[in-house]
Amino acid sequence: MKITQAFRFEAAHRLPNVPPTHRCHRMHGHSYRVELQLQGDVDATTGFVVDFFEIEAAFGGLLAQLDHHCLNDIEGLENPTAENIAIWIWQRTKPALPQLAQVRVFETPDCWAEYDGA
Ligand SMILES: Nc1nc2c(c(=O)[nH]1)N=C([C@H](O)[C@H](O)COP(=O)(O)OP(=O)(O)OP(=O)(O)O)CN2
Ligand SMILES: [Zn+2]
Repeated sequence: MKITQAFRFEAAHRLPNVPPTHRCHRMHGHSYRVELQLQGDVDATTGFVVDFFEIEAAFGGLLAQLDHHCLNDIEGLENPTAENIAIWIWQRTKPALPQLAQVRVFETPDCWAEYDGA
């Protein structure tokens, strides 16, 4: 069984490694959406794979680090592409949520990166 919980955060960023002529070289912002997908068996008693409240609690601290911040200032996010944000979230969330199967980071409704550890 797979379950997914979505979160949103607002943040500024610039992409330092694209050419200066690329518009994303300049500071700008996005309304990001993060989807955490977990996979596992449904517990016979609770009916849960993992309680959504538990996911929220596990991710809340990271969300606070991201929300209304400049992503470039965050350690490990000096080049804050959607891809790198997805990896950053995975590495910091997987230890607390071993059933984590995929992280999706949407920069816009049409553009996203997904990471499953590989
Ligand atoms: N593979 C990636 N490509 C790009 C990334 C990324 O993270 N991974 N990021 C960007 C910029 O962050 C850029 O800001 C993307 O958003 P935006 O300019 O808003 O792109 P849109 O196509 O949605 O803009 P429109 O105004 O709707 O045309 C670039 N590439
Ligand atoms: Zn951007």
